[in-house]
Amino acid sequence: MEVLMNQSQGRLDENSAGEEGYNLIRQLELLIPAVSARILKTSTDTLDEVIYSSLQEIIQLLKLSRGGLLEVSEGICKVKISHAWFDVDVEVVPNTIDLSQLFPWSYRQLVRDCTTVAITSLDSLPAEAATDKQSFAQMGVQSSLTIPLLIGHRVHHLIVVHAVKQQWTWPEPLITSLRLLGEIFVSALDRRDVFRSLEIYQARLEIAAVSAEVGLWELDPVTGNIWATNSAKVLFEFGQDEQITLSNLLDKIHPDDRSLVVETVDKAIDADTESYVEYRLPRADGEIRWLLSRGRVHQKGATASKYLVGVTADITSRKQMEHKLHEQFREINRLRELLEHENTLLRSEVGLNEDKYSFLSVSSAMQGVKLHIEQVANTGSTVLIQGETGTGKELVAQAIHRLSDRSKRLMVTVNCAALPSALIESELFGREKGAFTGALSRQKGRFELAHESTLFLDEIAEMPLETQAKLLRALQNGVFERLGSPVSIKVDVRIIAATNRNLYEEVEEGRFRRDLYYRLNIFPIQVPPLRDRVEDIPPLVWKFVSEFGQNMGRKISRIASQDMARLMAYSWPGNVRELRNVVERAMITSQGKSLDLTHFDLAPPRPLHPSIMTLEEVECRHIQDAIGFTSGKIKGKGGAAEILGLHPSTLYSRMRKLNIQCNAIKLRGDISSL
Ligand SMILES: Nc1ncnc2c1ncn2[C@@H]1O[C@H](COP(=O)(O)OP(=O)(O)OP(=O)(O)O)[C@@H](O)[C@H]1O
Repeated sequence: MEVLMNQSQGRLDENSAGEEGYNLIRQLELLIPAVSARILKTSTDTLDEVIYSSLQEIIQLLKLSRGGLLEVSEGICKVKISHAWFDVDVEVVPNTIDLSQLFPWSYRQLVRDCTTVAITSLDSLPAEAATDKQSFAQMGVQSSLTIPLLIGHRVHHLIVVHAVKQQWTWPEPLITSLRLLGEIFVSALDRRDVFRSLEIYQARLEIAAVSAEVGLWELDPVTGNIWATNSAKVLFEFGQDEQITLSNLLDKIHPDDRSLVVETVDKAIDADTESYVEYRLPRADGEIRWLLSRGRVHQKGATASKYLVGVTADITSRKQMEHKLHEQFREINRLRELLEHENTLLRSEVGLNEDKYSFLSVSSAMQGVKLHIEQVANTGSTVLIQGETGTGKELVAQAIHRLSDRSKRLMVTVNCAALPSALIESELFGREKGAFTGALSRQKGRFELAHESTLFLDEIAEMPLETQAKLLRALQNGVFERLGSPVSIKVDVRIIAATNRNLYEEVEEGRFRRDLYYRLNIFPIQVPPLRDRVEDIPPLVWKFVSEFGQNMGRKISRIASQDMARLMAYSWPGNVRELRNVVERAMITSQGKSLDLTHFDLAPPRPLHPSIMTLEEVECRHIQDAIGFTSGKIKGKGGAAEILGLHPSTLYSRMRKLNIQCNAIKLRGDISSL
């Protein structure tokens, strides 16, 4: 840096001033370590005072009138007086000076060229410094020394001293010492700026951390010391004045999570990766808080050791929410499984229901059944349907349900014979999870599923006695408990029971509870066997032919009259179900448009009931069988009258008396003869 020196005149010139000047310069040099020590010792708050008093000391030592530090901002021509000292009788200068306006020549030397401007006499200033000269003169300056103080390549401050009362010369050692002192001031001011910026930065971080409800920390893995913000200390359950170390922090962490935390820290430091760990921290009051710490490895300088810097947040409510969600998901899954199970049950009911055909009957015997169905349907009363197997008891139950005000909901069926006795109770009343070995989930029983609907208990005679007791209670009080649960469940269920056994005999034999029998037998319906309603056979046969024809893509339009007669004459121990099966088999084997029944060995009518019938019943059955055998032909050769050895008119009158309506006969067109 070039120093502009005007001609020497002042006392400080060592050559001209001799010993006194030399001593002053020596004293100034000695002041450097003293000022330096003072500044090192001072805090950021008292730095200004120290600079001010040091300036005063320097100016007074040199017996000058005025001096100070001017702050130069980048790109701005105005300079600000940051620290100044004025002798009592010297004019004070304003706080900010537009250097480029008042001292354009000096400004160029100082700020642009970074050159010291030392003026001993204003007259020595060059012509281009006319404005500067004028400004100096206005301020009463006789001699002036201005030294640019740089940080990096930029002029940061200027240190200025003025001689007002007389002219001064500025020897090089003085300039050097003054520059050194100025640099001490400026570097202290710069350090303070950096420190204050850091403080502001830290405060901003702290505010951000507090508003994000996180704590900041820094772990020194070598010493284990942890620097932490106040909010981090709160999270870690430490007092504000307590020193946190990794070891005393680990002591506070839940024992089960300690190794995870240590592993995470070690891994992050070793691999220079980010760390993420969730762990529990039991509080003094016993409450367990969940914390999440996320860190990043940071190295202070290329060779310095690594630090883990990070944030910690309290995630207890998130964890609680997760736990709740997890529980809810489990509950949803459980309910979904339950629903699927219930759906399967209901679908199987629907499936069964869809397989049912419309209730078909033309016989007088079934008219009574229909009447009973109509009577009882809307009452909600318990119905007991009895009849041989395959007579259509389930269809009767369906019809009752369909005609009742419960028809909006599906009828639920339990086949007591199809379920193992060990399971029937849980199927009926449901079970709690773990009610018995293998009960892996909670399950609703069919009683609950049939709420506000109808529960059809098929094959009720097969129900185990223990279950009968529970059923009786459910029927009487409308309440029951799931297996394994003490909680009573109340439902509104209409019961329809069916059996192909003689339930009264079962009671007599001690296989069925008498009290339950009477509770079920409120409205009994007896479905007659098919052999007692032969008139139903032809329409049923045609119905099944059409049904199977559609399914198999076959069209049968003819059934030989003798085949139909054989069907009507057969005793049908399996009733309608058996008839249906026979038709199905015949459909499969038939060629062409005729239903071929020649291969079927339909045995002649035989009594099925071991019970003794009345004479009238025997006579009725015998006449029906004969009519069936002749395919409805009454009179003439091969007619029923001839077979029975009766005059046709006698047969007709017997038929009227016994109320034998022969629809099969109608089908054959013999009605006119009746
Ligand atoms: N009147 C009818 N019209 C049409 N199909 C009938 C009729 N009666 C019974 N069926 C048919 O006969 C078969 C047996 O009927 P259902 O199951 O109702 O008899 P069930 O008396 O309940 O038999 P089980 O005592 O063996 O339970 C079914 O395929 C049914 O569709």
